[in-house]
Amino acid sequence: MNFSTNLRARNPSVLTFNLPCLEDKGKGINEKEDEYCLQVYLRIKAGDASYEELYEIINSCTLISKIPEGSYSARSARDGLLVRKKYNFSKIYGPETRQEDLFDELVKPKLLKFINGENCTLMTYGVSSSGKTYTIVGTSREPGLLPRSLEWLFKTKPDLNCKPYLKPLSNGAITRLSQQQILKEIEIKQKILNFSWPNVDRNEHISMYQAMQSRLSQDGTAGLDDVQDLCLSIWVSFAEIYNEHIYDLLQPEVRHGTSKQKLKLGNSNGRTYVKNLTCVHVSSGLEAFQVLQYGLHYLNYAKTKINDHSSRSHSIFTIHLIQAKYDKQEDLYVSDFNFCDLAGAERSKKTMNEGNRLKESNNINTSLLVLGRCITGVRNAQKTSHHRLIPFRESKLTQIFQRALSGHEDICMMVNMNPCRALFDETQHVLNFSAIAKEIVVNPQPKLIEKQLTGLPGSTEIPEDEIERKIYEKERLIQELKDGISYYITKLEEEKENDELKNMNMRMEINAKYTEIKEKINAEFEEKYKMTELTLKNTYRQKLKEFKTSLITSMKEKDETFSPSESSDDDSEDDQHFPILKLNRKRKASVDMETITVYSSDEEDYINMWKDKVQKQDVMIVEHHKTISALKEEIEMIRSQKQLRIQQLETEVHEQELKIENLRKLIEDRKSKNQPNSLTRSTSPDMQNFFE
Ligand SMILES: Nc1ncnc2c1ncn2[C@@H]1O[C@H](COP(=O)(O)OP(=O)(O)OP(=O)(O)O)[C@@H](O)[C@H]1O
Repeated sequence: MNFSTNLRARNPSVLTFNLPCLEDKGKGINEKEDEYCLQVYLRIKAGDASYEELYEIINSCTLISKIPEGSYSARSARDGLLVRKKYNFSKIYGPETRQEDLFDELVKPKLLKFINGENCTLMTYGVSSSGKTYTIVGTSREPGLLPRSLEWLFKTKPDLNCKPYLKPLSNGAITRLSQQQILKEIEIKQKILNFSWPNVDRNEHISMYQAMQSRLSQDGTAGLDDVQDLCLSIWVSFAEIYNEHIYDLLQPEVRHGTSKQKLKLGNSNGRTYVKNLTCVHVSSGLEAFQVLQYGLHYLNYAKTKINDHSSRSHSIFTIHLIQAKYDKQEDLYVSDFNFCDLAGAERSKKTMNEGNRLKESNNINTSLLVLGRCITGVRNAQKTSHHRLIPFRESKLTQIFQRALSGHEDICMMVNMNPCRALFDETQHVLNFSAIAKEIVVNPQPKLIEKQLTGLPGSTEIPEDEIERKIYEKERLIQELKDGISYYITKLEEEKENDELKNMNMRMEINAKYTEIKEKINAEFEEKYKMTELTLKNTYRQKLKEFKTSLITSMKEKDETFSPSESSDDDSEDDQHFPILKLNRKRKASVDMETITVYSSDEEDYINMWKDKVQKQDVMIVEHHKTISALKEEIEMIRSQKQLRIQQLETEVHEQELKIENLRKLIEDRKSKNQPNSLTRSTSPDMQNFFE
């Protein structure tokens, strides 16, 4: 049976062919030198008082952990005697270590390698809340290794091209950009640099970086005389592995209601890369830092029981450096520096995670477990030189770092340790992992890997990756447009519904207002009508009065003029003598009376109505008077009858009193005559009267 053919069928795992091993270097495993082993550093975060009871740093490279009773590690020890464990590191950095110490000792030498064309990776590993993100990103007061690296790089070679002529492709190739493409790249960068979120002050990042810049101004830069004839170009990318899916953290914000695009992995010349990952050209440390902050904004963080701001994903920030000779631009070199901040291992019991947090937790632990298995696999394969199956393809993380973890690229691991008692067992697990990682043998790369320039003007061959990228961009654009259309359709429908509702409400409001106003006007009109009616009546009455008075006056005057006598009805002597005068006067009087009648007919009716009422009331009053006097008479009569009766009764009372008096006298008499006291009816006639 052909062993290797059989195993190849097990893709996606990878065989340990061509893994560097110590035998290749002519050294036995026991005499291995540190320079050939994967560099594993330990950084201890300041802990509580129990720190020294649990751990002891013997020298700059050795740590002893004293397993406390009752811990899981003590219970799981087979012989029950295990109380101390020794761990070796490339170097141990205690709680007092400053960020700049780490940078100087650890990162600067790597940056030099990077400038010399080597791919480098710095990976932080540790329990949740042990300081991984603090080490890589840091804080505004204590910038981490990444912002320091950016600043150092740009300070070292400040005359970097401001325009991106050459672009690294994710498969490791380089392409020359057309003028149009250059403008597009600048536009992408500007979008990111000018992006703003609510509650985030972009200027804060700028001033934070500037403050760091001035603090770092004392730092020396590398004397890169041998690269003076090189044209450098720096690009950055930022990817996230969340729940075993890869996302682009530099993609502009996805439209409302659409999910983030999941990226796939590709493979080219034995290198695994993330397909279609955005790569942004940066021309200063500040720009690169702003791009980093942009990506960090989209990174998945959450509050857990042990960390208020816990990374829920693995993040990979990569600096891509392209170098071309000024005089011979076809000779190109590209190198990548990966800063990989792993999510923290955590136990659900401690974090009390549920729902999404638990799912994230399980995915984090699974990928870290695969990482551990790969490292053990590589270590074992190197020790025995046997071809073994290493499960790189079981997680996205190990797939991406397969080359580095297999010892083909420079990789250093920063193990972060939180020395508190509560996290002892998890920390023990991390330390065991680092002990294995430390044994991996690395194979230094040849410096300055020459790259083929693809997509050169005039070249008929269009690189496969470029075509794929273009297709991907078009597909994404189409998807975005489709999403946009459906978003606006939904919005329009929502708005239409809202408008209808608003219209209905407005109509109801208007109706209510209309009714209110109508009632008000009616009421006002009613009142005014009454007032006018009253005023008119009064005025009319007054005028009528005045007219009557003037009429009577004028009639009197006429009477006086035409008739010397007082009487108007009786025929005077003049009338007898002047019948014409009498006739005229009568006619005149009748005309005036007609006028009065015409003017006052309504009023007369009105007055007559009241007169009627008054007359009726007068009648009623008279009747009432009559009734009252009848009642009075009746009362008088009853009263006199009663008085009579009282008199009769008084007479009767008086008579009875006399009788009693007589009886008493009789009793007194009998007593005085000693007669028996017998007061019976039958025996005494006086008594008989008394009872009757
Ligand atoms: N060496 C240190 N000095 C001062 N503060 C530190 C140090 N290391 C970590 N911290 C602080 O501890 C807290 C947790 O650190 P950090 O978020 O970096 O942990 P982490 O390992 O990245 O956690 P997770 O895996 O949950 O994301 C932060 O407030 C950080 O500022």
